[in-house]
Amino acid sequence: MPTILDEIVEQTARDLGKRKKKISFKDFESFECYEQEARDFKKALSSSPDVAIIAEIKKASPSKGLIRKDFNPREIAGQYQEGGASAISVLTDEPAFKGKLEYLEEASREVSIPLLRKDFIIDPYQVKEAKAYGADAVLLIATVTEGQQLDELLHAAREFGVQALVECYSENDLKNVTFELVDILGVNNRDLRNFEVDLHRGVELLQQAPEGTVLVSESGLSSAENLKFLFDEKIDAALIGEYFMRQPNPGKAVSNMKKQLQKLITETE
Ligand SMILES: O=C(O)c1ccccc1NCC(=O)[C@H](O)[C@H](O)COP(=O)(O)O
Repeated sequence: MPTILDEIVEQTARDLGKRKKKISFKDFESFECYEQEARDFKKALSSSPDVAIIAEIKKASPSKGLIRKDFNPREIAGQYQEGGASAISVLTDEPAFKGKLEYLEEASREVSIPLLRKDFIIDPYQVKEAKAYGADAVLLIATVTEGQQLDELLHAAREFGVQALVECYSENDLKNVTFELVDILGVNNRDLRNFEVDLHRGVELLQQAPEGTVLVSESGLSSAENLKFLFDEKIDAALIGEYFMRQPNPGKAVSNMKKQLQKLITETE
């Protein structure tokens, strides 16, 4: 049975054809952000003394529908930076997440911390597009881009000057990753067949990566206790969307979570 991911990727492939007719591959080079020097996403994640937070700008999701009505991506990006997020993830997929590439561009003008384009990338066109709209990194999902296609996208990322966070869902995905080309690995804790979240399974998979890989736990995280668990398991970063987006001031929620994490770490030292 097809998963939600299969459906989203099919839709992405259909939309891509239309987008390519509107803006050519070459056209991206004239975008203002294209010339912008990339901010170092990997360094931002690996230099946090505890667990780096990648705070996500996420208006809606297939599992939860509309998450935030009062949605101003530029303001949220500013709040996230002020709250101490190490990086920001911006969902740009429109059909399933009500995202927009323009949200990425707006965030890029507002903040100095690195930005991740979170989308369903299957073609080098989308990697160059990400750069043109202000991304410093792109998410590449191993499940949807196995073997050679994933390597091709990783090479495209290098060519266009963006870093790549490779996301896996399973042990089988991990087997298909060429780790010589990958230095940031994410595992999505959400099972896409039933949307259930399992942090422990996610951490077990992350710990199979070669030493030196920057490790990111993604999805279903909502508390300082979750982050403390990641800290104890030597995970570098956490990608958090829904929890922050449901708070009145998402940036304050980041800062509170960081303070609570520090408290939990001090208590057990
Ligand atoms: O969020 C979903 O429902 C979803 C469904 C299918 C594919 C991807 C999905 N989410 C993308 C993400 O990976 C999350 O937005 C991200 O990891 C943050 O997760 P959360 O903190 O649970 O919002």
